[in-house]
Amino acid sequence: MTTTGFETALATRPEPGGADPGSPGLGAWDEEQLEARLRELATARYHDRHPFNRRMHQGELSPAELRLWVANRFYYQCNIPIKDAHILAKLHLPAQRRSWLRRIQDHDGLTDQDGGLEKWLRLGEAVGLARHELLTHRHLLPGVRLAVDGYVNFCRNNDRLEAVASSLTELCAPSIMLTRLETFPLHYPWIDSAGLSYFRGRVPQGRRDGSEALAWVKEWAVSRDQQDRALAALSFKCDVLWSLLDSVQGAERRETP
Ligand SMILES: O=C(O)c1cc(C(=O)O)c2c(n1)C(=O)C(=O)c1cc(C(=O)O)[nH]c1-2
Repeated sequence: MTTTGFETALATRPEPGGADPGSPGLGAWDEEQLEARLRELATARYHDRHPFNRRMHQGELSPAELRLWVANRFYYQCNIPIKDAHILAKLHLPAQRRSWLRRIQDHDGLTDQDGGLEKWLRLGEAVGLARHELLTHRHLLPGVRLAVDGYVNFCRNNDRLEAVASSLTELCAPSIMLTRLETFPLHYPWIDSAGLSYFRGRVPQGRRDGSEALAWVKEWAVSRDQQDRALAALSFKCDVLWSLLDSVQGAERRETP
């Protein structure tokens, strides 16, 4: 990428409350150590270990349980582009904004027919949920709403480092998508495989997004305080994903769509 004077000036502008770039201070890790800690945290706390996801991947969910998950995850899907718009507004460089804008387009599409939200609606239809059931959020559980709104507000209220670091669960997302692509046809053959296209699309998108966010976090988190804040943001996001599944798991015994 050719760097313009404009970009250089903006890139070197310190973040409010942040350390000057290039002055790590005492106790700071180098980039390799920071990456290792971020990956270790993401792997240890990721929601692929949640009992609901384990049961999903082992083929133990009933159609009603799968429908409840799909309906509730739609609220997460709808809010991802909104939290990404908050992050977009915190980025100083045109190249960074161009890049982050792609994430919004991945979910919203360039037309009504080609985005992730549309693909999730098709997943809904494949498991037996009408579009209007998802679009009206009629099956949304209160705990899922709180977890997802918490994620959006976290990205709205914190700086670009914490907001971008909270997306780093995506380092683990491609692998969970591959697990679903492998296990759904085996355990849930009643789901039309065309309905799984959301998962297919997220494998390359998640790899690209995860490595981009990781590179930025390593560049921005220079001091130990910044590095600790990046880790805390990632930990918070692991809690968001975990709480979402806690709610779905807790509710399924009481009520299903
Ligand atoms: O199904 C999943 O397990 C899963 C996990 C995650 C994640 O790890 O954050 C995301 C997604 N899916 C996903 O589809 C998605 O678009 C997405 C965006 C983000 C993010 O934080 O910006 N995470 C995720």
